[in-house]
Amino acid sequence: MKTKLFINNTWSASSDKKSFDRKHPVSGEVVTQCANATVDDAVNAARAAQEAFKSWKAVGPSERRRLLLKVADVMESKTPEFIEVMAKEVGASALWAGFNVHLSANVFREAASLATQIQGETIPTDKPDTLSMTLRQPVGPILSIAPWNGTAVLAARAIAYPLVCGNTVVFKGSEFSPGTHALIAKCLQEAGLPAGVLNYLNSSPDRSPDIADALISSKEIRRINFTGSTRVGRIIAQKAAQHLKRCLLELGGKSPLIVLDDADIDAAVKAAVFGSFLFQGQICMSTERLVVDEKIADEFVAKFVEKTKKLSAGDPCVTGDCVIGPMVSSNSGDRINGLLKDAIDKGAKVVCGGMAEGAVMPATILDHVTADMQIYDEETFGPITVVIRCKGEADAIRIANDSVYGLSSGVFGRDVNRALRVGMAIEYGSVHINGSTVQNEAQAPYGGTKATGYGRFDGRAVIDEFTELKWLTIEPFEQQYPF
Ligand SMILES: NC(=O)c1ccc[n+]([C@@H]2O[C@H](COP(=O)([O-])OP(=O)(O)OC[C@H]3O[C@@H](n4cnc5c(N)ncnc54)[C@H](O)[C@@H]3O)[C@@H](O)[C@H]2O)c1
Ligand SMILES: O=S(=O)(O)c1ccc(CO)cc1
Repeated sequence: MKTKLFINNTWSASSDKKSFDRKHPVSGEVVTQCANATVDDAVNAARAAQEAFKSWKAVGPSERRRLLLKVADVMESKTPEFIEVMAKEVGASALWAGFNVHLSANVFREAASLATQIQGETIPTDKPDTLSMTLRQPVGPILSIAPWNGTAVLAARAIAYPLVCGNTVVFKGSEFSPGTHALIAKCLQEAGLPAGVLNYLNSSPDRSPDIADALISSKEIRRINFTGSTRVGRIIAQKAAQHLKRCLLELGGKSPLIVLDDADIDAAVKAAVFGSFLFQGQICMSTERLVVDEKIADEFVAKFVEKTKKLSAGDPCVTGDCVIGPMVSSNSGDRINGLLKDAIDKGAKVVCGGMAEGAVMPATILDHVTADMQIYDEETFGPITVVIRCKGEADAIRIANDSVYGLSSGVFGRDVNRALRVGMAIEYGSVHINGSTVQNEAQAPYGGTKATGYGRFDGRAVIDEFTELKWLTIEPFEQQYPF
């Protein structure tokens, strides 16, 4: 597959005609040849977004809603194409890819529904004969940067919410999924979005820092949203701060599932298997820590291992559908093997699975993990999870909070009041009582605390993220001033 840049409604090669390849993580075959954007291309994209903003900001809510609803329909109609390209580029199972398209269509529909909800309020004023109110106005061109893992949905949310608020977008896709991200831009084009309202760029990793610099420092780009690693998020936040531009950061996670001593163990095991291994654990809200009360830990671990061993593994491009496909790259395997070795050396026990070979790794469970091991709080982002045994409720809370991250979490316990108490005490952006850490609904706010970043996607929170709040008064000509 060959993909181009999409700027001002035109698909084109990069200004220096260079491209880069995305290769299949296991076979090494070239899957996508992608136009490699230059700084000049980025500047052109920002200018196109600025030009388009002049008219898009004035488009009425009904028309914005109609267009976003159309995007949702177009995306759904292309589900087979998404499944094919996501399998090749990121090793996604049909389940993960299909779920992504479903979530993406929901994001566009939810965004569409917000079109008429971008409202201000009237404010009581001490001034006679005066009307005091607030308005929410579009901000301007937004830079949206997305990763490869929730390939469709994370791009969808980075595009749909800024657009419904009347902004235009420069979308910088991931070098791991250029074909999937281009397909999203095609959906918006096919739905009939005006020229320049969405612009799509991709680049090889060596070019990304300069492109990000050029865009963040440009006078056109007004706000930034970034979904990706905490390492790169920190760089983006620093650049944004230098130019005093607000950013929304959705970064790494180490989501805990707490299993209290009165938990329904079978239910907790189902949530643990799903949350740990869907898409090879490469989901920011993947269950990376099982904090299990020592009284029930042996029974929980035995059942968890038994169910995990039954997961089908393979390459969705070769074997048809399977739950555990390859990771995004062989680097992931090397990194996780290092964490695994460190933990084993310090006393952890592999109770299921084992080392990765390149990008291929079996579903792996590591028991008896303790705070001195790197894997205790380092994001693995692969098909491996750890069991940390705790001594009661207070210890579970302490361990869950002993993390630099704060994205998603779950608490299993039959005494719902106690589980709620635990849920209220842990510092995460979302807590699911008797549910998996992996959950997302477009109508609920999504984001984290601490090194997971700040700001929220989804729900009504996006209205604040992507609008300027203005105080407006209408006053009588005749007024008393002190001098
Ligand atoms: N909190 C969330 O909602 C959420 C969702 C999905 C993934 N994530 C996190 O994302 C990470 C995995 O994604 P990834 O490997 O693609 O992350 P990444 O940080 O390497 O890349 C994310 C994006 O940033 C771009 N990028 C990389 N270096 C850059 C630079 N110097 N300047 C500008 N752009 C740059 C990439 O091309 C990509 O588009 C994990 O840590 C995961 O937890 C978070
Ligand atoms: O599975 S992920 O790609 O990490 C993911 C993250 C966030 C959301 C919420 O929009 C959906 C999927």
